[in-house]
Amino acid sequence: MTAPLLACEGLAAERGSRTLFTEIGVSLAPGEVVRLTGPNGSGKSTLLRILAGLLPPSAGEVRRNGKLSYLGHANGFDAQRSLGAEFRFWGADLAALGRFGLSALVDLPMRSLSQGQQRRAALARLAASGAGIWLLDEPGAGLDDANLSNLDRVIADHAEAGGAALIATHRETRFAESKILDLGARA
Ligand SMILES: Nc1ncnc2c1ncn2[C@@H]1O[C@H](COP(=O)(O)OP(=O)(O)OP(=O)(O)O)[C@@H](O)[C@H]1O
Repeated sequence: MTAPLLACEGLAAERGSRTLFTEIGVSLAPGEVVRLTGPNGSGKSTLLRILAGLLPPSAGEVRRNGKLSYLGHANGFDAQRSLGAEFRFWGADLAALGRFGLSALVDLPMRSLSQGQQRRAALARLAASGAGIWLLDEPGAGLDDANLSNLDRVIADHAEAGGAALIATHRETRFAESKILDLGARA
């Protein structure tokens, strides 16, 4: 059996004095896309941050096998730098901009890009990261229908190429998900 790119077991998280979840176990094999669902406040972002290594769990452990890219609600760009300079800063190949229809904007400062264009730039940077594991928090926020379809194709291609992804989203998606992890169903 192929080793998972990411696996966790017995994960628990507390925020303030509240237990958000306990006993979470999930594993992502190459080619697997898992959708993370649950109502507002159920802990989706918290779980993604724990899996990315940005927050410690209150119990359990995470095993990562290979490079990981995390995309949260914030895109993490410097507003003053141009799109091209940001890509060079992150070591991302400018060619990835083409897939998201952004090539013509390469010399513009990030602050002059629309919200949707900035999200597309973050997704282009993700696609150029070469990471096998993608942890995505509402990646389609602010995208129009055409760009949502493009995003779903990019995710499907990532899985096809042997990557894995865990994606928190409230919307219906068109990529082939192998399972759903529902934090709401556990409450
Ligand atoms: N830094 C923090 N300190 C204390 N509590 C926090 C902190 N960050 C989040 N929380 C709380 O943890 C709970 C889970 O938040 P989280 O953002 O993980 O939920 P979510 O499922 O991603 O929600 P949404 O669907 O609204 O994005 C919420 O009740 C939130 O108020």
